[in-house]
Amino acid sequence: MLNFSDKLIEAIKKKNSVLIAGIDTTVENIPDYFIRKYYDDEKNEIENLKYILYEYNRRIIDAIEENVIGVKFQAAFFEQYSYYGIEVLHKLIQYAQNKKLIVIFDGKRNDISSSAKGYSNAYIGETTLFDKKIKFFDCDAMTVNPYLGEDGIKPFVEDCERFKKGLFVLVKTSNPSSKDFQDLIVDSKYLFEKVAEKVHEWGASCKGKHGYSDIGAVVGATQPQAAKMVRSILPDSFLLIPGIGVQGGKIEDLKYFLGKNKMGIIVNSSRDIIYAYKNHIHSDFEKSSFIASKNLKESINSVIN
Ligand SMILES: O=C(O)c1cc(=O)[nH]c(=O)n1[C@@H]1O[C@H](COP(=O)(O)O)[C@@H](O)[C@H]1O
Repeated sequence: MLNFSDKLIEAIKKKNSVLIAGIDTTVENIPDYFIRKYYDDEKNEIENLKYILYEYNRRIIDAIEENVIGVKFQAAFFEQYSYYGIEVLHKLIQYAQNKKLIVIFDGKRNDISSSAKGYSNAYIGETTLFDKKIKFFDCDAMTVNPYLGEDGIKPFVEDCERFKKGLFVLVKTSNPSSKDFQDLIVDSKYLFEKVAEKVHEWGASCKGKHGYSDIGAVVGATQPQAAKMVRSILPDSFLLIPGIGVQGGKIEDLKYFLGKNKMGIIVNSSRDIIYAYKNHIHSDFEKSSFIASKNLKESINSVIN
């Protein structure tokens, strides 16, 4: 079985893309005509929610699959619909896996080690149930928050080693308030540099055949200066880069995020892809998302290749 980093590299080569689509859909942003067409008065609200949320995202995945290497599911957008949303998330994860897309669960999870182990079991590892071991979500990778320190991260790293999965540790996030804690100076370094040093340490034992580690970092596209510093600490870890487009990150700056052999980045875009219909690219939402993802893929390639 391939290491996560090798799986990423092979997908990038095959599709000539580093783009990940963020599936961050809320029902109120689904086009009216789609809701009108599929809303069934014979069913209750919850049955309509489950059908419409699944069907919209499924069609987006179909429309964009040739332009992206994978999808990132942001847990919040599903959790807001309680366990009905989680059921849809589970079905969509399986749908994307069947299409051989790389699936990233973005829940930014963490806790003390015993609780962190539960999160890891659920999303990248396996859960013991009576005398069986079950891989419930079985995603390729997940995002984690490093705030609790090493013992809260180790359960995830161990599952990455065991099941050839990947991790993206928040190092320098895309939001304006990332400076509040991440830019604090500790021992004459930024705190985010200290976290990057830890990511380097945690990732040393899980490297693939291309020399990249399976333990990566999240660095926002809005943070090109930080990216240069992170790269000097983490030359061979994948960076998951959110924040292009709506949040102000510039595609031209992605060159500062590249690692060893001009590789090692995956770039997420959510709203610009899933709600591309709002930009009137095409009257059809699927075609709009296809065109938006194709254009994004090509613009990113023109900067990094
Ligand atoms: O871990 C993330 O994915 C993440 C980290 C970060 O620093 N900034 C950030 O925007 N994200 C996520 O990336 C996505 C960005 O969405 P768009 O701004 O719509 O492309 C959302 O799912 C965010 O939760």
